[in-house]
Amino acid sequence: MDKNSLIEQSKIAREKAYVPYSNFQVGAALLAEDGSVYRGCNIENAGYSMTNCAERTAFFKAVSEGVKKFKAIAIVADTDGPCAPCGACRQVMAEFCDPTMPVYLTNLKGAVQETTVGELLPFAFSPEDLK
Ligand SMILES: O=c1ccn([C@H]2C[C@H](O)[C@@H](CO)O2)c(=O)[nH]1
Ligand SMILES: [Zn+2]
Repeated sequence: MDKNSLIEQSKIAREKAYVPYSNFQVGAALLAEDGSVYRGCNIENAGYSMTNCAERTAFFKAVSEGVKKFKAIAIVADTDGPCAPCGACRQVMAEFCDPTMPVYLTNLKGAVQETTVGELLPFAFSPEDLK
């Protein structure tokens, strides 16, 4: 799947966002090594801190199905600039992805900023540190 198709998948994911508190919809589309795509949206909760971000929803869906190797992720929200992932999502990306893996930060206006997992979380605490 190419970059633009993955970004389109993230927009489909965003439509499913459960956001009664923030009204801020986020979508993510995670491309696995086998070509499958895991879509994720943010899921809020009346206990605000229980909220799960779109990116982590996508990762947790994939990992819970036994899929742990990934090629790219696209993230979208209705932001002015490209939508950046929060720190918790960056840490989850660092757990499962090579630092060189592409991350497409996008918005509904068509902005696309291409970065990598390593650029988003330099000097990460990673599984290597526990060896
Ligand atoms: O990386 C992020 C950052 C925030 N959100 C969601 C969480 C919450 O529902 C809303 C406002 O923070 O945006 C995400 O989905 N991904
Ligand atoms: Zn997040």
